[in-house]
Amino acid sequence: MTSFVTWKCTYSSCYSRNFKGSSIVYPSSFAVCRGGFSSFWRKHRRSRKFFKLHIEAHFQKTPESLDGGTAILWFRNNLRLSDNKCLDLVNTADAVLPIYVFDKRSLVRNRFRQQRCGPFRYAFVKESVEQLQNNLRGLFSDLLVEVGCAATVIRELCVRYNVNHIVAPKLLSPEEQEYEQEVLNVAKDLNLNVCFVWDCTLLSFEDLISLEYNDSFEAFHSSVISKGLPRHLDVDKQRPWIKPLPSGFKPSFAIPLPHLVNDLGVENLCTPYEWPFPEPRAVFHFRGGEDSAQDRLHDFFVKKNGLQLVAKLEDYSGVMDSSTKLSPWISTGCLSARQVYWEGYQSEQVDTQVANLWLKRFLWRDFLYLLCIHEGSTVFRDRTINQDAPEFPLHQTKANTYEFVRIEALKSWLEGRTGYPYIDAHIKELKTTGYISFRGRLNVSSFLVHQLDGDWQLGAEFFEHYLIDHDPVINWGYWYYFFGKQLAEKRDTIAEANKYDPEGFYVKKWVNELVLLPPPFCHEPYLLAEEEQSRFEVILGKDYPEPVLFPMVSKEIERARQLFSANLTQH
Ligand SMILES: Cc1cc2nc3c(=O)[nH]c(=O)nc-3n(C[C@H](O)[C@H](O)[C@H](O)COP(=O)(O)OP(=O)(O)OC[C@H]3O[C@@H](n4cnc5c(N)ncnc54)[C@H](O)[C@@H]3O)c2cc1C
Repeated sequence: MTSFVTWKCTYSSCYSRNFKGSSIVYPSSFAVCRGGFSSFWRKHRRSRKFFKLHIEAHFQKTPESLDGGTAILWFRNNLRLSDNKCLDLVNTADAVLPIYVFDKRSLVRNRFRQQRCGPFRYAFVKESVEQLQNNLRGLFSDLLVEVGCAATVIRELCVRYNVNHIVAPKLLSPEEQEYEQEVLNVAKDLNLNVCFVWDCTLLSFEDLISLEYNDSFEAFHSSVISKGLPRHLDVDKQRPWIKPLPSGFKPSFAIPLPHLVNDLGVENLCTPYEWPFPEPRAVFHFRGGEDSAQDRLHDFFVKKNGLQLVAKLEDYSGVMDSSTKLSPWISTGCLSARQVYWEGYQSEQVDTQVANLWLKRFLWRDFLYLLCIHEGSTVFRDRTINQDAPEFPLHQTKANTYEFVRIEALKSWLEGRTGYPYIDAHIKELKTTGYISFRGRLNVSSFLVHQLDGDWQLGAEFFEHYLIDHDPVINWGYWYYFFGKQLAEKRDTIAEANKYDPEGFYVKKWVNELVLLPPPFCHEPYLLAEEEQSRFEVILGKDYPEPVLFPMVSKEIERARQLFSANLTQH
């Protein structure tokens, strides 16, 4: 059988393919020569027709079956057995070797000198891998877990077990594409079939790219609805099964998974919290793995009829059922988007209006994937840093006072001491637990970019390190879409804080210094007069920072004081 597909990655927004035996032949220089392809792509990138033909042709070649032989199933962000398209495909081979590779390159440092993938995410992934391994063993198979570069591991295994096919999910971030490219090179050397399967969105690849893309989520959503999508959406409900391991493979029961700190070099894992973090203030204790994912899915949608709660709670920060809290499992692929849709949208108890609103939100994922398909690696910053470059802040200079103030302001954002409790509380929650609500993410990102004049890419890198549910396409897509393209509206932090945390419970949970402050001062402590600061035991600049933004006009102080007196009379 011919090798049917090759995705090439370059640092310009492009996709190229190289079909052995295909009648459409692209000059091979497109694939190997970055400059060549980039200029070609730049010339044609405006042509939607070209783009669609190009992508569609690629996927039409995805086979339904592998026709026997031995296949490697390279698990990546699809750490589940149920409803897994890669698993369906490899089950058409005669023998299957499932593998997972911890690639240390995901731990390279970002501009904050932090590892790109942070401890929350890494520990969650490790738990998920462990559960997957146990589940595979329950099916008389196994999961070979290695540390290193996937291409090197795969090369060795292909030779040792006489492998014919490599199957893995298709990912879009530049790093992941680079890893794919390395595997493709190995496959080319050894003359193997490689298949990257699209399995990360709710809509199928064909449906997704058939939708018009023009920067507007509303237009995208309308076209989804007008086309009657998502259609033919079946979740594979049959009990998972897998073909036997290749002969000669010795199960790895006795080999423990790599240790996060000693073998993988994950930093900051135990400081200050042990994993799984016993942080009592965490809104939800996320445990990695498909079984935990299924438990939450069932608990939220079926037992709690959660979508009705979502409609009422409007994504309040720090509230467990104000949203599904499924994102870490969806991002690691412990759940497929189809399973979530099936359980949520199709749940009979839910009223259609509520379900439609929820579906609209869920479709943001697909929209951002489409954005990434169209805009390619422009969405992502080139995050490979020069290790000799000065540590962030990069351009700190006392001579330039404005720049200095700005950098101090950015630092205060990163450390959760902006003097704006609603922002500080979210940053502290994120740094302590790896999760904050969607509303929290919107507010802190808008504060960074609109109020502090910060670089959106720094924000994305910061999120990338801390988020337990980090999905490069969603995180970078969001920052790029709203701030890179300047489509986001400035958010009124104080108004949102007063609306969604009227009593200040959330901010006081994370910013303990403010525990005695009544509303509205708990959201605007800078409005306190000196003798009030002593009364409430919050001295600004000592117990809690002065605001990074500039002095309030007296009108606002007067407004807050009136609100405060009104509150006192009411109680
Ligand atoms: C700056 C920024 C960065 C973000 N980075 C990520 C990220 O790295 N990974 C991630 O999964 N989500 C990200 N989101 C989207 C969103 O904040 C989270 O998906 C959501 O808060 C997760 O909580 P939940 O599972 O309870 O979501 P729910 O509200 O219950 O939604 C269910 C699922 O729908 C999807 N979803 C919901 N809202 C969005 C959205 N706005 N965009 C895309 N998908 C959505 C998620 O998969 C989510 O799990 C980001 C949002 C912003 C503003």
